[in-house]
Amino acid sequence: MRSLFPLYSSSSLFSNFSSSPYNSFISSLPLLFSSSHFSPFLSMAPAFEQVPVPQEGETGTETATPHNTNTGNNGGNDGQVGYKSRVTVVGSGNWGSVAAKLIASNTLKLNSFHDEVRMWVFEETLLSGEKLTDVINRTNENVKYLPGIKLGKNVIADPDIHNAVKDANMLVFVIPHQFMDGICKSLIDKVRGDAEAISLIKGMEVKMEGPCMISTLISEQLGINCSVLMGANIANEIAVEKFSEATVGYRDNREIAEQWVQLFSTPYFMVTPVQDVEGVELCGTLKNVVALAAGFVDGLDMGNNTKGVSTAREVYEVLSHRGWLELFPLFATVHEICIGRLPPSAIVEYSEKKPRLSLLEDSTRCH
Ligand SMILES: NC(=O)C1=CN([C@@H]2O[C@H](COP(=O)(O)OP(=O)(O)OC[C@H]3O[C@@H](n4cnc5c(N)ncnc54)[C@H](O)[C@@H]3O)[C@@H](O)[C@H]2O)C=CC1
Ligand SMILES: O=C(CO)COP(=O)(O)O
Repeated sequence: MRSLFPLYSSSSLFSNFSSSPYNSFISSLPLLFSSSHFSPFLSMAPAFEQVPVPQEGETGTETATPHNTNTGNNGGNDGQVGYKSRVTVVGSGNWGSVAAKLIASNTLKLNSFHDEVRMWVFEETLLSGEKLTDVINRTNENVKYLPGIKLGKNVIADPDIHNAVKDANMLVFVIPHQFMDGICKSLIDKVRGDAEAISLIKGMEVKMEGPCMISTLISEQLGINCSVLMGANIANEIAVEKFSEATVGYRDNREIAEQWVQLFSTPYFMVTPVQDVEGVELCGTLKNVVALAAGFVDGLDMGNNTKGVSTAREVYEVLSHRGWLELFPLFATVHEICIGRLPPSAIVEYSEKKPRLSLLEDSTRCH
């Protein structure tokens, strides 16, 4: 599992994870199979390319082209010379605030974006009696969810979700997944027809009819394209500019992927695009299932060897039950070697197994 989720994050559940021989073996695999030592998600993903990170003082392209071809509210800017994209972050928790900080540092450098980054805040009254939104706009700090970190003066907190999204053509969704169904319903016909979305949300909407990926929920309810950004990321560490990496999963528009990469990339946050929304989103989501199993093992004080075995077995059984093993050939091969089902030489044949993404088609439709 370490090969898929090496920087394990939620509550530091994978601390000291590489101490067993099993995990030492596993942890060496990304170096063999990934195209970048810092791209764990890519060890099981299709082709990718690096996009240049915006540098201090650098400007982007002069004009940004509107994205979706949907008709609808488009803010009236389509096709105009000098058109600039507007970004709104829907969510202002721990990760939402860090996402706004990253993006705000880049919109100042990229000519194709308005400087201002609007951040929708689920309004709360603080113990001081002040509204959270007012405090964020006065101090430039989210004192509740990201205290001590300046977001950038160009981050504007807005408690009115409809006002926050109405002019944006780039929407970043980053709220706990359980609120997304309601948020999407409230945004129907309120977002621009040409808006592009990206989801940073880990998890799935599980309905009686079956699971629905969050990117699918957004796309289907709002009628807009949705990419994803996932990684083994701890918001607080990225906030203090410790190095981390993430993957943008995009569907078919490479230009959109490049814009998302430019918006999020900093020298301490390396972002790589991969043309696979579901694969990237599943990696991010399943990682947290593994986190729970690892946390249980920690709580029971069973040790790192048990953690490596139990978490890998959990994931293997879930994938096997769903008939998805062929979609995760690296993980499946390594696990089967580790449990003695395959000889170590099987790893050589791994690269010949291609993920069959068509298997996922049924699971990416919301019912
Ligand atoms: N915190 C992290 O390090 C990372 C978080 N994520 C993902 O990002 C997403 C957001 O997580 P965080 O920013 O950490 O959340 P958080 O737990 O810090 O914040 C929760 C947010 O939800 C808002 N909220 C509360 N009730 C609400 C309601 N009824 N409707 C709408 N919003 C409501 C709160 O005001 C707050 O802004 C999650 O899907 C998480 O898995 C992904 C990577 C890293
Ligand atoms: O995935 C995460 C860190 O990588 C955090 O997810 P949660 O905030 O849902 O625990």
